[in-house]
Amino acid sequence: MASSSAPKASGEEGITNTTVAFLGPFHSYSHQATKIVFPDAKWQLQPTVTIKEVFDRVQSGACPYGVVPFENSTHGTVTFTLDNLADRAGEYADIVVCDEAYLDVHHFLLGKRLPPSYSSSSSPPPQPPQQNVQNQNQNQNAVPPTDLSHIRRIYSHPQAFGQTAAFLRRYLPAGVETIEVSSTSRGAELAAADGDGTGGANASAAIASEWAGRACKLDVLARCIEDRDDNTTRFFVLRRRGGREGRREGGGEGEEGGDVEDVGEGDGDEEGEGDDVYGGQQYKSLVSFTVPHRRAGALADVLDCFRGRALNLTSINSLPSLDAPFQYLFFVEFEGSRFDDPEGRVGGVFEDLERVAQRWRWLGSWRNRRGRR
Ligand SMILES: O=C(O)C(=O)C[C@]1(C(=O)O)C=C[C@@H](O)C=C1
Repeated sequence: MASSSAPKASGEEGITNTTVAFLGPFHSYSHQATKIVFPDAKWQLQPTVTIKEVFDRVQSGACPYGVVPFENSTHGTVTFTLDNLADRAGEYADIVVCDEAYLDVHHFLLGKRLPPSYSSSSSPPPQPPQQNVQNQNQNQNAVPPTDLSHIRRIYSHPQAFGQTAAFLRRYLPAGVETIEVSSTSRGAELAAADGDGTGGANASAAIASEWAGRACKLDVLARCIEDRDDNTTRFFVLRRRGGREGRREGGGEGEEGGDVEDVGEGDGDEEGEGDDVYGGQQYKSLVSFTVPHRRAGALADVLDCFRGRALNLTSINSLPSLDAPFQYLFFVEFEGSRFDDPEGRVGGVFEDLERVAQRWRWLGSWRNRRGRR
């Protein structure tokens, strides 16, 4: 299920508040990811209704940690998380990313099986011609369903709909309503509550994990329906800057005296370790910035700062800055840590950003849990 080794959350010594916020309800993928990072029984995992609420609880100190989905290998960035990291209303000044986790995501179509008395036909529903199937399901494990003709609506999180688009296009009868809800496990709850228990001809289904299906006592209508069998979601662990319980593991104080070093245990068993001389590849960092909108080459100038310091970029995103229409806030993730920076490359790029960007912000440094692929 999980594709990363179980990292131990750092900064645990002396911690008294042992709560961790995640997007619930229980049995969501966020819950699974949270259990990877915080496996010990001492952690009390607190489900929230929205991703924003995870940010709120970490910022307010109600929870020392929060876990949020950041990006999916098939469907891309989780915009709800990026929106909050953008922090355009200035609500999350103290939030930083301190770790990451990868989860292999296998979606199930869950509902009530159609009893034989209702079944109009035992053959599979008609399929569109092959050439009309774009983004064709590459997942060899996907088992075509037998009869889904009773399904009228499907609940799920927008990301899960995006990750199963080819399957839905191919196997779902026309006219089925897709209803976006706050999480996949919430979708499973709603499908279970909708059903009359008989699997009648006006049934609801959900796209969620097998775990959520079991918890909600739903039948498996189709398994592993993700469009790609390498479907993976990367999660960020959030914490508040300056937590007294923080611990540094090498590296200087930086200008944020009191910041915590949250980059894992350094036990040397992570993938990708040991093959980068200066160690920057073992870590990642995230910054956001804006550039002077009207100056030609302004974005290229900022990116050039990273090239100049030989810092490899691992992701880039943008959102409307809301400063003015069609101006953007950029996010760049790169290999390197502000806390383990023996050659001063990361510190150096921060000085460069100070000169070149309009405004910028460091959003965290953490241990790379996957290494280069
Ligand atoms: O809905 C869930 O179960 C979540 O945890 C959210 C989420 C996401 O936002 O990407 C997490 C993993 C999957 O990619 C699908 C949904």
